[in-house]
Amino acid sequence: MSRLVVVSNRVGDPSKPSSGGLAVALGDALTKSGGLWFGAGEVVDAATPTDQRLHLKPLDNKVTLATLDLSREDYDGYYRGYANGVLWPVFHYRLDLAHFESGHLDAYRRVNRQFAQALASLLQPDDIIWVHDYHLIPLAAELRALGCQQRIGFFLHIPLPPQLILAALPGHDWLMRALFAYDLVGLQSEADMVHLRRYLVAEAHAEELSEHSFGAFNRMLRAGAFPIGLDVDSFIAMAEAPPAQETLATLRQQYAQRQLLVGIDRLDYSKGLPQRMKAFRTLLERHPETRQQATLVQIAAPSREEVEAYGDIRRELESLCGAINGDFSELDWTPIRYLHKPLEREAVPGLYRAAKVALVTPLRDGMNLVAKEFVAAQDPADPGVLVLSRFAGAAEQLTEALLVNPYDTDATAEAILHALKMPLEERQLRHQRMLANIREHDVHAWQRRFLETLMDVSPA
Ligand SMILES: O=P(O)(O)OC[C@H]1O[C@H](O[C@H]2O[C@H](CO)[C@@H](O)[C@H](O)[C@H]2O)[C@H](O)[C@@H](O)[C@@H]1O
Ligand SMILES: O=c1ccn([C@@H]2O[C@H](COP(=O)(O)OP(=O)(O)O)[C@@H](O)[C@H]2O)c(=O)[nH]1
Repeated sequence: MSRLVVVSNRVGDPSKPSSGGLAVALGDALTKSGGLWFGAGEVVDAATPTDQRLHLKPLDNKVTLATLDLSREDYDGYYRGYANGVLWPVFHYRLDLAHFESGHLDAYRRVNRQFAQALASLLQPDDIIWVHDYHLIPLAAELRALGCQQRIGFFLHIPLPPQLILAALPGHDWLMRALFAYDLVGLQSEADMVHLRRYLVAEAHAEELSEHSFGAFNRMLRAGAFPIGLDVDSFIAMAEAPPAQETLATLRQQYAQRQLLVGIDRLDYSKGLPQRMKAFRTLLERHPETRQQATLVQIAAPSREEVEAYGDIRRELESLCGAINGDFSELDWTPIRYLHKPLEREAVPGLYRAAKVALVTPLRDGMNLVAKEFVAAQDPADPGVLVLSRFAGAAEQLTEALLVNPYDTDATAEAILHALKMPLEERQLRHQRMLANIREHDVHAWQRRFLETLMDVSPA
């Protein structure tokens, strides 16, 4: 049987709280199948010889972790400068936040080449290679240039923006052409697939060979929507384990007289946190009966703090939370408990379960696993309600959530009120349907579907 080689920028311990959804999902997926997981290692001195930068470490008996150390200059240019200073904002429709600098693009190309060189030395002829996310779009082209003929698939965890937004990215033609070195490209949602199709036909002049295959540059590209899921059983097991149960017991005791709402996000401008706070403020203003009752626990895990836009969003969020607490708090009640630190993974399900309502309101999000985790963590007999942005990839599957437009403050406030007042029967029905959906489309089904489709494609 072929070995699975997964490549992603972030690798490692999926139990680390701030890892984000990608590392969590890949950790879960790889634990079942076994294989090699390759990604970025430490930042080291530029003088460190290449042969001392690659490290191999068995994670458990089935997964080996391979990491490549990078110099400070390369890592900054590639991760902070290009991946998170250009691709992340553009792909989340935020051209206004993108800082284009040619040096960063050079570092992005250099690091992708270094990754390819180090990875090529570890590959076996019948490996199946699965590359993840925007940090590594040109990796297959670099591997092909080194003569690698293995099947290579690519999965984009973030949204793919509409044609004209993508076309505003300097060098978009080079970047998108690099996708043709893959045998299969996976996206999170059908909406992303519509954008890809339109881009390929209009900008790359690709021939649409079928709904999911495109011809251009003398190659054929297959692409499709493969929405990522959870390891539902292990998440439920984590919800029942002592750390989550202890968190649940503490929160239940503390909030016995209140209605708890929860938000758990990386502190990222794509997550719509200021808009969420404005909607919560509107709720308190317009519906005084919610005062002294509704309490929002907002975890905002520090993320990519070396990127300027992340500092700005922190200041904006903290000013909004401070003003709401200043205006509405009473001696015995504070409306928002804002935590600027990650919550350890084992405690996360306890917080979800203690909450009556989850606010998952990104302005744009590839998937958003928090939405799915909240559903998985609920007690089916008395489940909480999910208020979900229609602009999260997860909204294509979780149609029984209360779907909102996060830019519409008033409507979001009304949806929160609806969630707080929803009768038990309606909560149960909505939860039942969403749980069935996330069970059917779990992380294992995601991995299976993607890899089976990749195996069906004739290799390069
Ligand atoms: O690695 P970081 O820079 O700390 O960021 C964490 C991850 O954020 C992004 O996650 C995306 O993938 C999730 C799983 O598919 C998805 O649910 C979410 O909507 C995406 O934003 C990023 O794409 C990852 O590469 C990062 O590791
Ligand atoms: O303080 C935190 C914040 C987030 N997470 C986890 O990080 C992941 C976030 O993934 P999501 O897809 O929602 O968004 P991303 O951060 O990847 O954009 C989820 O598994 C969360 O439970 C966590 O464990 N602790």
